[in-house]
Amino acid sequence: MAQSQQLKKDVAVEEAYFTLRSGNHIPALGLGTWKAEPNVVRDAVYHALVECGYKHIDCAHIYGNEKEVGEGLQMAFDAGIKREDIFITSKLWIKSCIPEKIREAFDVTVSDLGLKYVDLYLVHWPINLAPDASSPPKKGQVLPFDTMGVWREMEKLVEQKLARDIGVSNFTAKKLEHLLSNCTIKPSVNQVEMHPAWRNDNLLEFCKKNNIHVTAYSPLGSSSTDLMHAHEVTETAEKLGKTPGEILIRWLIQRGVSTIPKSSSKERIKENMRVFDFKISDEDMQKLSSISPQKRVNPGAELLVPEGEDEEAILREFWDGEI
Ligand SMILES: NC(=O)C1=CN([C@@H]2O[C@H](COP(=O)(O)OP(=O)(O)OC[C@H]3O[C@@H](n4cnc5c(N)ncnc54)[C@H](OP(=O)(O)O)[C@@H]3O)[C@@H](O)[C@H]2O)C=CC1
Ligand SMILES: O=C1CO[C@H](CO)[C@@H](O)[C@@H]1O
Repeated sequence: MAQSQQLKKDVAVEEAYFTLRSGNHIPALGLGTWKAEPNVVRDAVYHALVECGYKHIDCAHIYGNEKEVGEGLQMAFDAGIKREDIFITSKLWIKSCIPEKIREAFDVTVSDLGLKYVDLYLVHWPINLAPDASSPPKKGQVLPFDTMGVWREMEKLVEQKLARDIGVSNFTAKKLEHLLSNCTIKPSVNQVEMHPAWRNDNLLEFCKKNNIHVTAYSPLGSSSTDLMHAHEVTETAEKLGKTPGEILIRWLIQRGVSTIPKSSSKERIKENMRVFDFKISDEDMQKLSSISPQKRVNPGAELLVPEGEDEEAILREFWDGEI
């Protein structure tokens, strides 16, 4: 507790949260948990919340570690962290993306996390796969996605006070337009890939215009790229006396985007929080934004493209042409 109060004094608190359309606040920085081994994620969650002042943990059923995230949360509560002071996101996996399965999937997630409610529940992908679908799926295993049927069930979670906000992930502007024109409760958040090597400018502009907050996933380029070694990043880091990771996270926050870097290392979890005590100049923001080529890390191909089908055509259709 003492440590998080200390942190509040040290950082620009007004920058540490963004306001959602619901009036609730989402922390600008959270801890990602994809690929965090179950036995490691428990300590990572505890360390982030109790020792580093994180307020947001990003989870998903498909990450296979929500029980252990829940154990880390319980350890943090035992150490004095209050449930109402933190923000927990989880996501509905694609194989449960049919209306009659959603409540059951949600119940498994909150039970695994040991919570009564989540702050944000997201539709993980606008895709529906048969429960027995292989990866990549075979013909017939990619089922039509019933956007409004799924969303109506998501809205019920807000009405029943089980989710404080609902949102989507991996939605394009076209898919959001359809949702916005037919829904009762508008999505608060779209969680998408974003970093200087995939700026996602058009989607960000669309979301800002429509008051949908963007959370960036894979902010450091995920575990499979060299983004942290791009000269635009290393030169800016050197100039500002910061690490490449801090620069990449700060670049997002200055665009009005929250983010959820994943780390299982105590040092790097702490390092990734040191983003509220400096500013990147407009000139350096532009330099970072000039990285090329622009390329997604996570095309979602394995989820979408049945074996033997034209991957590029399917991806172009899915991503409104931007791949
Ligand atoms: N909605 C969606 O479809 C998706 C959501 N996500 C969410 O976003 C989160 C973040 O994205 P993710 O793809 O994991 O990738 P990130 O961009 O967060 O990169 C994570 C990698 O960077 C390393 N790392 C972390 N901090 C530093 C640092 N300061 N310096 C050097 N290396 C560092 C990590 O290793 P180490 O652990 O050893 O530090 C790990 O290998 C996910 O964990 C998940 O919660 C991700 C993908 C898709
Ligand atoms: O969040 C994500 C990480 O894990 C999933 C697969 O296992 C991805 O599909 C997804 O985008």
